[in-house]
Parts: sequence; C-alpha cells; structure tokens
Amino acid sequence: MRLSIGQVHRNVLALASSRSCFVLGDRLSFRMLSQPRVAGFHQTAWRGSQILEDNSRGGPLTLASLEVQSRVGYGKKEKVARTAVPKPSSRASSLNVKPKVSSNVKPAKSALMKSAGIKKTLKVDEAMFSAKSFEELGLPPLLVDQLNKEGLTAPTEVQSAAIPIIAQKHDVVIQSYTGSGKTLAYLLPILSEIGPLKRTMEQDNSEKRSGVEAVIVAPSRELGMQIVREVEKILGPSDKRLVQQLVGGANRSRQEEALKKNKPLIVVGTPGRISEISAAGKLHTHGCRFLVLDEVDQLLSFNYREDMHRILEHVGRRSGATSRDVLGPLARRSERQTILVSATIPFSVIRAARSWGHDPVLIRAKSVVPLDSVTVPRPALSQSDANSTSPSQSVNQAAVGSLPPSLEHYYCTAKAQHKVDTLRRCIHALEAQTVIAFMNNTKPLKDVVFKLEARGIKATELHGDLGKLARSTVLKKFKDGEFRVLVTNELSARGLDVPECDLVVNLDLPTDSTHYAHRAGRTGRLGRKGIVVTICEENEGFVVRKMRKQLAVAIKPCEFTEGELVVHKEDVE
Ligand SMILES: Nc1ncnc2c1ncn2[C@@H]1O[C@H](COP(=O)(O)OP(=O)(O)OP(=O)(O)O)[C@@H](O)[C@H]1O
Repeated sequence: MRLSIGQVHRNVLALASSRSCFVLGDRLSFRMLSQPRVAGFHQTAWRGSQILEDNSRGGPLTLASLEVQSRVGYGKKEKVARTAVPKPSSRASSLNVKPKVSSNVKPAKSALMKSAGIKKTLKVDEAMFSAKSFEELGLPPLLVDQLNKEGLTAPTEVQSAAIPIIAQKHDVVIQSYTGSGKTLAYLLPILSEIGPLKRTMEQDNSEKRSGVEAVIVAPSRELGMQIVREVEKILGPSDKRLVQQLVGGANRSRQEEALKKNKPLIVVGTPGRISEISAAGKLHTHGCRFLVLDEVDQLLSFNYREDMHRILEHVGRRSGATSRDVLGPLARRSERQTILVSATIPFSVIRAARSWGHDPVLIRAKSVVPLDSVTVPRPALSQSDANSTSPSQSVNQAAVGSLPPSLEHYYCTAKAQHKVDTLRRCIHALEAQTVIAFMNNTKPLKDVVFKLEARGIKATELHGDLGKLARSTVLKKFKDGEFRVLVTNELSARGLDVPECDLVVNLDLPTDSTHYAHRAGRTGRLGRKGIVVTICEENEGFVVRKMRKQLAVAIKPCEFTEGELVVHKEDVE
C-alpha cells in the first residue's frame, strides 16, 4: 500500500481536549493525495464505527456520535440459571499473542524531509502486522538480544504495527486497547535510534549529539516510574543511568544533579516536574529527537495546559533553528518526532496531532491511516446534531475499542452501606486473587480497607495524598501479593500494569465511559482473562447501561448469592 501525504499550511492551532481547549500555535491542514486503504480493525467493537470524509467543509470539524452497535443480544428480563463463568486465571496466565508472517521493513527516511516539509511516502506492508519476532521488525541485533534475555520474543500486534512506522520517522498517534503493549511499541523504535543498543549505520552522525534525545511524558508518578523501569530493564544495569526519572513528589535537586552527572539520553516524567526543571534551565531538550505523550488524552486536559504548552514548545526546538523564513514556528517543532499514545483517543487529540505533526498517522490495531483521512464520524444525524460539537460525545467515542476482548463485564446493585459486603461476596464467588477496587474520592478508601480487613481480606489503599515512598511501597507489596485488594481512586486508573490483576471492581461509578475503560483495563492485560464488576445503587443502573452502549461491550446484570455469580438477562435500552 502506498500513500502520499502532504502539503503543509500555516494556520491557528486550537487544541481541544475532552475537558478543555487551549491555543498553542500553528495548525496544519493536509491535502490528501491518495486515499488509503483502511485495513480491517482488530476489534469487533470497531465494527459499528464509520469514518466519514469531512474535509470539504473547511470549518471546524464536528464531533458526532459513532453510533456503535452493541454486540450484546439481550432478551426479555428474566433470571437465567446460575451461570458458571470461567474463574479468572491465577497468577500464571498465558500470553495471547498470535504473530504470523515476516515483514518487509523500510529503512528510516531523512529527517531533512520532515523539516523541509517534503511529502513522504508511507509504506505499509500488511505482513508487518503479524511479525513473529522482533528481528522481522528490523530492530537492531543488540536490542533484540536484550529483549530475548528478558523473555520478550514476539511482538504484540500494536508493536508489529507501530515499530516500522515510527522507524519511518512518522509522527504517530497510537491507539490500542489497554494492556496491549503500547509502552514497548514506542520504546523499541526509540531505543533502536539512541543509546547503546541502537542500530549502527555507516553514516551515523548521532555521536555528535549531546543531551537528552527523548522526552517521555506521563500523567502520574506511578506510570512514569513504570516506564523508567521498562527502559532500565532493556538497557540493563550498566546503562540504566541513561534514563532519568523526572516525576513530581521526588527530590528535585537530586533529579537535577543526576541530569548533570549522568547526562541521560532519555527522560521520563510528569508534566509539572519536566517543565519546572526545564524552566529553571537544568534540562536541555532543544536537540531532542523524540517526544512521547503517554496517556495523551489526559495530558491534554485543562489541568496540564501550561506545563504541556512549555513542553510542546521547547522539546526538539533546536537553538538557532528559528526557520521562520521557510515554514514559521512549525519548522522548529518539526525537528522532533511526536508520538501520542492512549487506549482512548478523542477527536481533539487527532486534531492536535494533525496540527503538530508532519505526515502524522494513526495506528489503531491492524490499521495505519494518515490522520488526514480520519474525520469526525457522523452517522445519520439531523443537521442540528451534525453541527453541534459536544466534548462529551468526543470522550464517549474515544472509548470504543479501548478494552481487550478477553474481558467480562458485569454490574450489580447494592445500597451504599452494603457495597463492601457485596465486594466481599464478589471476590469469593469469583475466587479473585488480585483485585483493584476503584472509588471516586480519597476519604472513604480507608474505611473500605478497614471493613475488608475486618472480614478477613487483606487490603490496602493507594491515593495521591500518600507520600511518594508510601505510594511505591504499597504498590510493590500489592504486586508481590501481600495484599489481595488494592482500594484506590482515579490515580491508579491509567497505565498501571499489575499483570496478575484478575478482578476490577467499581465501588463508585466512573465519570464516563473513558474512565470506565481505563479502570477496567487494569485487568485482562495482554490476553489474560479478567473480570470487571460495577457495584452501583439501584437508581444508577441506567448509567451503566449507557456506558455499555458507548463502549459497545456487554456489561451484564448480575448478583452474587451463595458463593456464586448469577447472571441476569435484561432488555436492551
Ligand atoms: N512483546 C511482549 N511480550 C511479552 N510481554 C509484553 C510484550 N510487550 C509488552 N509486554 C507486557 O505486557 C504488559 C502490558 O504492556 P503495557 O503496559 O505497555 O500495555 P499498554 O497497552 O500500555 O496498557 P495501558 O493502556 O493500560 O497503559 C506489560 O507487563 C508488558 O511488560
């Protein structure tokens, strides 16, 4: 498949997140020269979605509903015989990665093409979606050896798709369901280009580079540290100083000293701390080649706007490269490759990525499409609907396809005062060993922990009010199996990787389907089995049923009686 994408214009960038909107700089609009063939989407959840061309209107694009068909076929409201659902697998679950054939990897193109705004050709070999090994994806031998040492032998689907595209120097948006391996999907092409495991080329002038070459931004300390550990694991003990954490809550002067002493190639941090140290002149990122925003939809929310503004303006902006004469501020930003990642991508992120990137593409399961061709999905709507752009619609659409197909979803009702008891019965009925229970606020977490402990279930709490040390200790103990239940709030919903987690419980309703998706995604990681149970009050059932429609997954009504899960049937609303 051959695609040409091109022609860049200056304009105004309006960066709208699901929750907010802020102005950053230039906007690009692209002229599509040839239409891509959209490869089949991976998940059935995508089946109902439609991509409609909307470039002709010129004005702001309209967010409209995807109108995804629910895959759930509900009959009459009736109680069915007690259904024995598969028990969640315990700590030894197996991978479900099914690679197929070899791929034809295209060598990286000159960065000059980017900065000059020259049209690039995106080569997509369908075989690359099913590479059997990391070698087939063109990763350097040293890096492949290191991965094999760590027991990583076969790429996941999203890794097979993303690695060759990032190697072609495209700016990318990666959307793939929770637990599908997105972290390595962007780390591996970066480590192929920088650091001791990189590909060696005849004309390798990278030795001339100095300073930070990749900045990875994550919305929480926990996620930041998780990414750091992933990089350290691959680099090995002798080179782990080449990655530096810049997360909030940690000692800032120690971080600054480490930057000076170790001269890391990669920094991973939270927006506030990165921009703080950068503003203090202690972090030089102008020569940076890669900027990754992990959990991009959250990073572009209102809360982070000032810090993200600084990061987007400074990373990869070479000193002296003012280039206003040629392409304006765009040219300065184009020195870097921008990689945006999340399981949930609202249209506002697509719009932002178009504005920042050169030839940006969307990698979504088995499809790679120029962002130019991704338009606001507009199913049969009235004119007034089509003209209204609702942020909440954008958020809702973002969650479709964000969940692994292996997950089972249920909901049951209980009075507020009986929720912990329902949780206990749920854990026993499902024989869950590693449980994450979500609530919306911090205060009640302790009370739930206390009640669970009183019922003989080892539990602990995790939230932002705990100090950094306490947070990492709690998490480590939970991962080590010292506690059966982690009672937490939204802090743990994004990116947290506890592969053994076999049950997620919502003790409070998530705010919307996007929040549901990220919470739910803490279980069923990388093909493992996982169960999600939402315990809501009687009058909240309609919210769950609404999310069920928006997510296009079956969330079945149930109850837990006599040590068993009893599944009910229900009318579709
Ligand atoms: N190729 C692979 N082989 C085996 N394990 C892998 C591979 N790639 C990733 N993993 C493991 O899979 C788990 C999930 O990966 P990761 O955290 O990157 O998922 P994710 O898609 O970023 O999820 P989320 O959207 O929740 O952040 C991790 O434990 C990771 O180490």
